[in-house]
Amino acid sequence: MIPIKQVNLRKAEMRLKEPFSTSFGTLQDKEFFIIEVLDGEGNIGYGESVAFSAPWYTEETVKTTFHMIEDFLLPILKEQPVEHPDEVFELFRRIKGNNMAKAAVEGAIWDLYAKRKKLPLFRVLGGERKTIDVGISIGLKPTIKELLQTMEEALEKGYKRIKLKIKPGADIEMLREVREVFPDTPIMADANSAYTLADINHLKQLDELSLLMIEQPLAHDDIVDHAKLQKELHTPICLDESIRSLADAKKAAELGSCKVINIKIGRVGGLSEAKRIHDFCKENGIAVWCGGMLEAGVGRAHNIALSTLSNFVFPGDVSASSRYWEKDIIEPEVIVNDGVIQVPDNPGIGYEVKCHFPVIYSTTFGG
Ligand SMILES: O=C(O)CCC(=O)C1=CC=C[C@@H](O)[C@@H]1C(=O)O
Ligand SMILES: [Mg+2]
Repeated sequence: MIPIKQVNLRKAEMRLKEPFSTSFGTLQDKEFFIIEVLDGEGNIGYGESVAFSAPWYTEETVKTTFHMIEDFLLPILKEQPVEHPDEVFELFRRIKGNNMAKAAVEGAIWDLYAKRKKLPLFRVLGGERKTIDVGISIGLKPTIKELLQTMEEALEKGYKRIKLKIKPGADIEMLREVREVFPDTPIMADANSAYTLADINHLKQLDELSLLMIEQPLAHDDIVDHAKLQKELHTPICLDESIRSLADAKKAAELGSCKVINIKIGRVGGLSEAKRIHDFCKENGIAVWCGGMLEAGVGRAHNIALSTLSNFVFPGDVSASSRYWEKDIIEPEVIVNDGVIQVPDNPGIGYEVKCHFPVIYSTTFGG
């Protein structure tokens, strides 16, 4: 049994060094929770919630996360102790949706489990890599000049793949200009659901741009239209928002809706489901990579551990701490050298957490 004695929720607020703009808005101040799960023997497992303050990426928000964790998820865990973190996902199944809240709690339990075993989290997950290749996600910029300059800086820092945000009015022409300056750079585009099937002829122009893939061009909850689009496009489609579970991944594979899946731990309800999606994709010839939610150090550390699994074949959006924050909440911070992160070998997530944000909720477990 994993003997949980206490759970604390710390409310964090951190300002991104630069605003991050996508087809649905701009974010600079990030609110989130750090979940601490204590075993009473000096071990603390850490999780980070990734829902944003407003429901523009998925329907979850910082407030719904708190409500779910306090009123539903922790009471379930109190009722039913677990032997292994995989059981947490099954226990939470009776709560519909709310994957980001579930993932934050489950992630902390995975970390605690690994620390109690004195093993790095990536090993416990079955990861193999000692280093992971990383890419960078660049938000929409006011001018092409700023975009090109940001790309130049990213390439100088060694990032191995650049993801550019696009939206109607800032897409094909912009990408053409980018391609002229960077003809051979591995580039992909993310539309965050900004198009519909009516744009099919417009989207076909992507094929002349040699993109690695186009991420989530159509509706956030669609799998069927993406299959129609993929049949018309040579550029591989990568699904992000549409894949919230293994069941979704299976449907996408059956319909041919994508060739790549961006796995985000929060979007799919935790590490156990993320691993199942990874394993399914590996067996079915779908490549995966690890997406990001502008995480602070704890969430980033979880993403690094997940990225060590063998079918994470494209560099992920798991950039350096310093790309986002003046000061991260882990020590050492995540460092990228030549586009590579060294996976830490210490127990659990492998980084020291230095998080002094206030505890806004704490509960003890009996027994
Ligand atoms: O964490 C990162 O660096 C990736 C950021 C990123 O591209 C995204 C984060 C959150 C929502 C979206 O805008 C976007 C994505 O869709 O992947
Ligand atoms: Mg995306």
